[in-house]
Amino acid sequence: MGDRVTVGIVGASGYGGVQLVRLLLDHPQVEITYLGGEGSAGRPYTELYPHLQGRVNLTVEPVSVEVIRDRAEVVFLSLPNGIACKLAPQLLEQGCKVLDLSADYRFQDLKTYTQWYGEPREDAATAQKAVYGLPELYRDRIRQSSLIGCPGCYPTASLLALAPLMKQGLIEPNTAIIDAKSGTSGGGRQGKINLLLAEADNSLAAYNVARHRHTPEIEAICSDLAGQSVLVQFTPHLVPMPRGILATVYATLRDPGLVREDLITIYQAFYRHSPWVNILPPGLYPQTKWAWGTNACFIGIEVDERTGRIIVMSAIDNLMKGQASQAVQCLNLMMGWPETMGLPQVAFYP
Ligand SMILES: NC(=O)C1=CN([C@@H]2O[C@H](COP(=O)(O)OP(=O)(O)OC[C@H]3O[C@@H](n4cnc5c(N)ncnc54)[C@H](OP(=O)(O)O)[C@@H]3O)[C@@H](O)[C@H]2O)C=CC1
Ligand SMILES: CC(=O)N[C@@H](CCC(=O)OP(=O)(O)O)C(=O)O
Repeated sequence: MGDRVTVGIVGASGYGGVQLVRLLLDHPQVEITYLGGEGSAGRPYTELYPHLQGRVNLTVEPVSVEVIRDRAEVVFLSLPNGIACKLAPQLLEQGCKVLDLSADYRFQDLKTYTQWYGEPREDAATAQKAVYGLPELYRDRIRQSSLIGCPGCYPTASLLALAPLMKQGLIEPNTAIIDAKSGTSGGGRQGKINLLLAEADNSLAAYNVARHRHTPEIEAICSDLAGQSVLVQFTPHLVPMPRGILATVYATLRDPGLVREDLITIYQAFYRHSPWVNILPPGLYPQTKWAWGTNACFIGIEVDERTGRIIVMSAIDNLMKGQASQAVQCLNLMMGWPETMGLPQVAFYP
């Protein structure tokens, strides 16, 4: 174990936390040395997750910057929004590298954060240093950074579908419509009424229509890629399955002469150095199940020549590429390790 990088996870009792534990237990270069939490503090981790008997011998501890600093070189913060922004500045000051899975460091412009999340912030200087943790778009910046604002789950699926179109100016401004569906683990390991089996099972509904917090996040990155201000229409839906996101994106092509095969070639070229993005051949559309338990994103592309629209379907596992495994992908980059290190490649299927 000697030379392994020591890692702490704050928010270890949650769904993001337990994915990180699973991934990091199998990662060849790290050792988990600290698990932190609030309500679960004081409890042996295997009491919370008995399936980890014999694999984890740690007790969840109350959050203390000093203890974390003494124990861990790298810290994952997998906490509700509004907590990481209080911890990260202190952890960075103590020399830790920080990967935040919440929304706190996804925005460099804290005015937008406050407008959508309602919390005034006092850490503008720290937020300025954060890099948006979508490796396929910001790989080089992630390599140089000590603070990563890991993307939301819907933004990950949506942005991977939209990025080539935005970067290369292939669609009419502000025509992108994102129709996205998520499994219930997207809501975290909490007792929320809409996540109860009796509410969610055998049912399908949109929520937070025209006001979901992931809208400004998607727009900020699209604007960065397009070099001009971009608006998108984003509608999320809750689907009765434990994990997975399918985002179907519609947009009007600037050049109606482009056919499906042209666009597939453009996407393949855009993602040629991205081992986790799979561009599907003509006529093949992705299923969320293909990504289960992996860091993969599957993208299918179609063109409707009658309407002049491109339709891009993007499937990920919300807890993996949408959250924990993407954070580990970022850690790999920050440490100079191969981007695929320690991450499961093939889904458990069916
Ligand atoms: N679920 C998903 O698909 C995705 C989630 N995210 C984001 O990742 C973050 C974690 O999500 P998720 O794992 O689903 O959430 P969960 O609700 O499953 O877990 C939240 C964790 O936060 C801990 N916690 C809450 N308050 C405090 C506090 N004051 N101090 C210390 N620990 C605290 C809880 O610990 P305890 O039990 O000890 O109180 C728990 O471990 C969130 O910001 C979420 O928005 C991002 C992408 C996808
Ligand atoms: C199904 C479900 O409830 N999904 C969550 C998305 C979780 C996530 O990524 O949220 P953060 O941006 O807060 O990290 C939601 O819509 O709020």
